[in-house]
Amino acid sequence: SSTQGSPWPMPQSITVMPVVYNLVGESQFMFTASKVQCDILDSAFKRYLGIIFFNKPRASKRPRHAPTHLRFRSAATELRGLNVAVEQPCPDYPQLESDESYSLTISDTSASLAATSVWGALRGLETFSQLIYDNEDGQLVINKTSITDFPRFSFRGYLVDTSRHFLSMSSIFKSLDAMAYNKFNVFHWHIVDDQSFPYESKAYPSLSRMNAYDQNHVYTRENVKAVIEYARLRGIRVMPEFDTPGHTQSWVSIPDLLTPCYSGTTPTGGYGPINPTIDANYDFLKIFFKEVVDLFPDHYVHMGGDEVSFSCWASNPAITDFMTQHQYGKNYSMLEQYYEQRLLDIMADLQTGYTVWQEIIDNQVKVRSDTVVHVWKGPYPSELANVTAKGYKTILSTPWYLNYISYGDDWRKYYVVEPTLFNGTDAQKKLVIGGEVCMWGEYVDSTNVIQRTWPRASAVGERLWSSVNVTSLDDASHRLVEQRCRMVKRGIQAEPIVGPNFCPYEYE
Ligand SMILES: CC(=O)N[C@H]1NC[C@H](CO)[C@H](O)[C@@H]1O
Repeated sequence: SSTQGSPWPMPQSITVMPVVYNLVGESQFMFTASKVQCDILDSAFKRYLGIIFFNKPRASKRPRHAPTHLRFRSAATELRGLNVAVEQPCPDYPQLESDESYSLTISDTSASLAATSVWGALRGLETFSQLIYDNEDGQLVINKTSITDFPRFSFRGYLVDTSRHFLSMSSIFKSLDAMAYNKFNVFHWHIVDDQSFPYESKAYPSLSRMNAYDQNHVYTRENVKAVIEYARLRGIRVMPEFDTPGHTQSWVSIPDLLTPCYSGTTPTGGYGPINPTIDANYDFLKIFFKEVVDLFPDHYVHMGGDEVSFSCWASNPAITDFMTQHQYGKNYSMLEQYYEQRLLDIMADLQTGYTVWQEIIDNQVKVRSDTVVHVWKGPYPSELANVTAKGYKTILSTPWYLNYISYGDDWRKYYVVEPTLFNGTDAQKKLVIGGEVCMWGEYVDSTNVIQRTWPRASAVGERLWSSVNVTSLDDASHRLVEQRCRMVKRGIQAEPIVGPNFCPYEYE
């Protein structure tokens, strides 16, 4: 079909010629690194050999029809390999500023991929693997092609929530594979929340021992390191989120950390957000987040800050005294600001960047200038204008809460979002560094996280990578069917979009 071998997301510039080359067999095909070499590139070569030459039996059991016409088979040029030239030495980890650009040329004299950094080489290898398709005879082929490519946005994220429901390690690895196939580059791990605390803290083992669902539903330090390494090899950053002061019911094993709620002068037995009036709590947070910063190599930690309910704070007599002493009156946003400033000062002392949900800015909390603000609620054009007017780097999630499901091809509404469509200067629009798909876990666990995310999230992947001019839903729909079947063939249970369509290779 016309879209065979067309890459997703659409490269910035691509020219495909009507000249087809056959690929030599797996035992002969060679990836070669002509400049910088490193473990990231070596493991990518192995991985993509497996992806390119992995052939499941085609769905149809029927014998293949002989070609309707004897194909004139010129002595087709055979593609024997791909040379990869990376300029810069491989860094240990990807970061926000990483260069992901690359150029790819497939011609009858050579096939070469050039990139400044290994991260660009990874993006180019994914594109290269997508150019390859098999013709009726099952022969792997690729067209004469030249591509120059780079991402429009540098932050292309995907959030999973392992607290509302636990996600198995294999579903996390599969999610990272699917991200790489769609050029996402930030895995936002919303690892704990009210419902459970599956993160194993060395300094405070009571947290997971008391509040993981059970001891099988825990991410040990080894598990966390395995996720970080798996992501690194695919050029994906892992940004952990420890959301406070709200969304902390599962932190209850730390004495006096949470606010005891009262009814009149009687404690109800329930707890509210972290109690900002107890100094020892900041000692805890300092030790806890030092451990986090040491374990997660990314410069940014997501500090949360969303949905802080004031009612429990307002019911607590000690907090009422604190408010009086500090002349806050009944303005609990001031108490939230007091907490956030002390927390973010701890992070600043750890030389760590931080991302916060938009309420921190909405509530006028003073934060570092390099804070990344995460817009997730309310009308987003006005919120983007408001946050970027204050000079903060900003990521957009509001229209991309894919955990909300509905009947129909909702990928289309995700696809047409334009993140820079708001009233602001060019400088403000440049502060929108990208966006993030959210897959919250209230109704999601290992059984459905893949199907519910893909290929709907692929629509966001193209919006965040491709040129602003790539907007045709009709063109995208054909290519998305192919991208979805590509994922199915690679073992990702991506659900179908409305037909008529089918995948040459069924999942099972
Ligand atoms: C920032 C944010 O989104 N906070 C909460 N909002 C609703 C979500 C489900 O759609 C989750 O419950 C999430 O914890």
